[in-house]
Amino acid sequence: MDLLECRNKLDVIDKQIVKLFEERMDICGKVAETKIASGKAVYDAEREKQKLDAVSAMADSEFNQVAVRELFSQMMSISRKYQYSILAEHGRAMKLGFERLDKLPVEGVRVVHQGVEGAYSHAAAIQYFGKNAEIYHVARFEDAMKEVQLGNADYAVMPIENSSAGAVIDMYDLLTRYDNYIVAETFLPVNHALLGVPGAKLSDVKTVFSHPQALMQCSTFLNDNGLKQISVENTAVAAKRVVEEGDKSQAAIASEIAGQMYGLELLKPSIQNNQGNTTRFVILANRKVYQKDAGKISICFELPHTSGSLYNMLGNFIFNHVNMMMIESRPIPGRNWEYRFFVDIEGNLQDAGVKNALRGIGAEAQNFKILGNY
Ligand SMILES: C=C(O[C@@H]1C=C(C(=O)O)C=C[C@H]1O)C(=O)O
Repeated sequence: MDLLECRNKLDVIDKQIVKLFEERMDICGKVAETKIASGKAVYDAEREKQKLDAVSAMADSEFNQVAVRELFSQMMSISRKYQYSILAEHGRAMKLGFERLDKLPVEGVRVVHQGVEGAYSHAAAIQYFGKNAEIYHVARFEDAMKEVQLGNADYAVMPIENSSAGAVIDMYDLLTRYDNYIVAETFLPVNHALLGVPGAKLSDVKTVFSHPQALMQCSTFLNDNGLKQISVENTAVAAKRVVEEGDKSQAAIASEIAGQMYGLELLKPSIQNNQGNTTRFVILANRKVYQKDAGKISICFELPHTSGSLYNMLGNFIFNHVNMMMIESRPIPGRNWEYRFFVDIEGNLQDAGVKNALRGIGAEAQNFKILGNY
């Protein structure tokens, strides 16, 4: 057989496959209708397992057994997505429990951040809520989460991602453990300065204090100058410590504003590796609300440790034309080598495609949570 002959034969076979595929999907539509009537869930893991075992056993070669398994697992995933869309058409869309607001209330609110006055979180809070908001601080990220959950603060302003150092991992874990939701975000340009005690010169400095993220973001400068690094809670604490100890060999990495607040000398401005360095802060509230023009959704979910599970889950976005913006994975505490995934997608909780994709993930993944739409 030459190439042309082979291709002609493939065309005939493919035509049959498409016809059979469409017949199969038609029946899946009928299955969805029975499920609407009976209230049975779309996803039936046991039935799918039996089906995969049965069809792969029908193939002869080992290669084809694996291939048929893959092919059918894809087909069943497509079938489920189709079924979810039929359920949605019949008004059986998943209840998300989020309230839509015209505008987030920002007048007369209480806002909490982690760290001390002059920390970048403080600057982000002022950037979003303005100088007149009632802004206060607590020692740890978790304390800020609690303040919001208990209603002592209306909002918390927390760093979640830096353009050069990546995710602020503590935040991801806290978002799953507390019933707080992301209602907005703000981007703060971060300029790190090296700050010393009055009268010190750059050549005097041997040890530098700062938050681990800031140290990481200035690694080139620190390594080039052979400086010893010590991690502290935040950049403002570093500035305070340098002032209090009054030792010329010690410096802090913090904002120039923190330097002015604590009376430190600017030894070198803008020492970060990346000059466009920016931190993304999220605004958290203890209510499931979103603004009507919100365009980004953050979710998290856990998956079984099986091949293709993430691929299948992300298929929910592909088939609903939802654009994925970010994915991050974090180990699940106490379950070695199993991961929780954090995904940001474009869209609003009102969009039909978004609702459909979230329904699929909600039904098929474990511990699914919508972290917010903002
Ligand atoms: C079609 C069904 O719904 C889902 C899709 C399946 C399929 O496409 O074969 C199998 C099981 C379910 O997860 C069904 O329940 O039979």
